Amino acid sequence: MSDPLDSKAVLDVLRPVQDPELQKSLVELNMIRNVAIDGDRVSFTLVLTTPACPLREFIVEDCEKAVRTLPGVETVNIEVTAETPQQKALPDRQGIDGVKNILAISSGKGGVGKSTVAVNVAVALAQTGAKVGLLDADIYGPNDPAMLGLADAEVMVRQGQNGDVLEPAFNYGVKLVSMAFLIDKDQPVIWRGPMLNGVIRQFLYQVQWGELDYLIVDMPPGTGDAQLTVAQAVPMAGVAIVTTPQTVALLDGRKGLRMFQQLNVPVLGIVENMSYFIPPDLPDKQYDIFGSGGGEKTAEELGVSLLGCIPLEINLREGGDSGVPIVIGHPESASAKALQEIARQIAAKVSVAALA
Ligand SMILES: Nc1ncnc2c1ncn2[C@@H]1O[C@H](COP(=O)(O)OP(=O)(O)OP(=O)(O)O)[C@@H](O)[C@H]1O
Repeated sequence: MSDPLDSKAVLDVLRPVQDPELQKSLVELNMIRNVAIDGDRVSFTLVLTTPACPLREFIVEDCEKAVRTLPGVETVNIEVTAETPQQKALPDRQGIDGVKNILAISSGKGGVGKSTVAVNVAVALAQTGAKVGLLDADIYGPNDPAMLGLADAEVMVRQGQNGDVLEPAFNYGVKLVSMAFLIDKDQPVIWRGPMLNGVIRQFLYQVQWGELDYLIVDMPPGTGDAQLTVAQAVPMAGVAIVTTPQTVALLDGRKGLRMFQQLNVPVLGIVENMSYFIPPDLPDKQYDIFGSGGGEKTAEELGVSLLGCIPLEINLREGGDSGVPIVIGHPESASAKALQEIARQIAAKVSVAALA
């Protein structure tokens, strides 16, 4: 005997259908809504982020094919609509007490300078007088502590009103939590067996963040579970996507951007890193090592802002290695100025969005 035709059966059969670009389930991405059954007729709404989605026809076809595998289905009616992130409701998301704005810095691909941007933007915001926290969500390759001069920091777990809470480390005006503080150490049970999802939720909710204007989440590269966990747990003020001018990094960045749009997180814009190289001994020269204008072109194509372009600079890498962020160590350098301007743009966009 076959299962009854109900909306659960329809969602179950649609669950393996993926967004071809994000390679994530349409059901998981909340793109399938209003499933209705009327006799042998199944109808539902497919919600896209943009009506001009280039993959629209493929997605519709895949959905129809999947639903037709259910016994008893004669007609499949799919209404395709588009919804901007602002229009979407924010169900089930729980803010963090005392934290005003939660932002993410993400990238489609590893090694494009995402942590460098996250750390320097955090410090630059703190330099303007804001209260700032940084959550290193790169659970398996955490390097924010080293970049923030906190490689040897010890963090404390305290008894809070609602269970144990972690006290963040602090440097250059920024509070930091990272898995780097907790691995290879004898920690209480709550931090053991770190399922990624659970650890990230603990980093959000079981940390004594106190009053913060900005909590910046440094995501691991890619479009994985950490992004899903954070975006589905807390209401986010926005995300900045870091890319380099190379085509592959740009393509991957584009994928990351779409994922956040789909998850209802406003995309604040793109940061292009390693945009050009100025030789220290020839400061009037500029070399576009990885090509030029990629970030600008992608931002334009996708209808998002270019938040800034950061040059390739030896001081920037050295600052990361030595734990003195360039906005502290060499505030006059071209890359520090670019990072300060990016921080300013991010703050401006967040306050404009908050007024909307
Ligand atoms: N504009 C730049 N100029 C010089 N060096 C840079 C620049 N941006 C990043 N780097 C260096 O490149 C390396 C990778 O940067 P970073 O760790 O920030 O990248 P990531 O995208 O966070 O990497 P991961 O994928 O490991 O998370 C670091 O050594 C960093 O100091």
